Amino acid sequence: MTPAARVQAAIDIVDEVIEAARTEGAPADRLVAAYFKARRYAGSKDRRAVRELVYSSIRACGPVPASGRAAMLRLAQLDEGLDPLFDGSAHGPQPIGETEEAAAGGLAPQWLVDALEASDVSGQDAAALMSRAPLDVRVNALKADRATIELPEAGEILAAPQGLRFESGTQVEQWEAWRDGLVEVQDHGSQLACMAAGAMPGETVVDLCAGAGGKTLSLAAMMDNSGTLIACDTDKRRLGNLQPRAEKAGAGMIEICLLDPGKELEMLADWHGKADAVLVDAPCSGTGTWRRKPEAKWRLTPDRLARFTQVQDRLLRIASELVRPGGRLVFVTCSLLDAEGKDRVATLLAEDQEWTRAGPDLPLGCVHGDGVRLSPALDGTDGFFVACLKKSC
Ligand SMILES: C[S@@+](CC[C@H](N)C(=O)[O-])C[C@H]1O[C@@H](n2cnc3c(N)ncnc32)[C@H](O)[C@@H]1O
Repeated sequence: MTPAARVQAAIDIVDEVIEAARTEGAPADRLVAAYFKARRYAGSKDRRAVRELVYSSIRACGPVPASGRAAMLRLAQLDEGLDPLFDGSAHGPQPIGETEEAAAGGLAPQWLVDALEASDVSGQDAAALMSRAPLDVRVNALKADRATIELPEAGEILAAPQGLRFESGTQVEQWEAWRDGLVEVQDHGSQLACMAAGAMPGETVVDLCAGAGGKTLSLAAMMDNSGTLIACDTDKRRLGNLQPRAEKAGAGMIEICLLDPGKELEMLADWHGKADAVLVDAPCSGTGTWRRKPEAKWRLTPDRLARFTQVQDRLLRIASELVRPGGRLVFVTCSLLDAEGKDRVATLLAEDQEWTRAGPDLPLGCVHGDGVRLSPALDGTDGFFVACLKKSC
């Protein structure tokens, strides 16, 4: 592909990203992958360059742009090298019209910038949301140890007990250690959020929103594969990825439970009042993950945000039924919006007197409301809100 053709390819993909944001379609990484699956002629350098243009143009725009071309014109305002590539050459973008307008810059749509600011995220803290995330891994303590594992590259030692950091783009999936389940890719913030659960061998722990099991595998390692660990989710496809991952990680203790939405408590009747800890890694807007998924800022609307907060309240109520007297409820969202963090916990504490705040005591993060906030700017992690509550005996 010529450099100009790469720009046009990125424009076409950003058009799809914009449409997917409107219709709750596929995320940008899947759209990029699908684009190249249909164009086998593109080499690895083309793919890398186009991907870079797609993500840089998304990061460069605040509100949803009118088109992929408007987004690329915004990027061209910041990157002088792009302008001459609008040259009308074969497969390249048409020359820039005299009155043609670039999309607006900024962090995100204004309502979201305001909501972040009201949640104490502005200036450098907000700008860091559009930076690039490094690649963090967790050494799987069921099979290896950070102190002795041999990897193709030496990583930076992180505060989480088995965490290592590598440069963004490190091809971890090509390492033998990854193929053999000795390391898992997991953001440092996510590793720290698991620490908050304080899961110990022999305990009964419910991971209520396990998804594909990123945190479940962490919990199994903390529990040294002993005790009871129930991984639940309502999404069959995500949960379907957990079994092979657990096998690879040597985490034989995990019991998988596909829940029917609306019937969660009924289906978990055996565990009412029995769990030592319940982790609620709740569905959320993902504002804390914009470093990896910058297009998420275009997918969120006030309505969608309100729906997330309702689900979060519901999941907290389900979890509170499962925890035994004296047990722990850990609430996690990868969001920096108070509506999806401290406000949810404040609501539970106000409505239900049997809960009190109990930490979490993490090596990073700042106290925020009745929990801890991890932030890209201060902690170099994805943005998280993590709260740990204790049920009265
Ligand atoms: C933030 S993701 C979980 C990520 C996962 N814990 C990890 O570490 O990879 C939230 C999950 O909640 C699930 N979910 C949504 N509604 C649910 C419900 N009512 N009960 C259980 N899980 C639910 C979603 O399907 C999604 O997989």
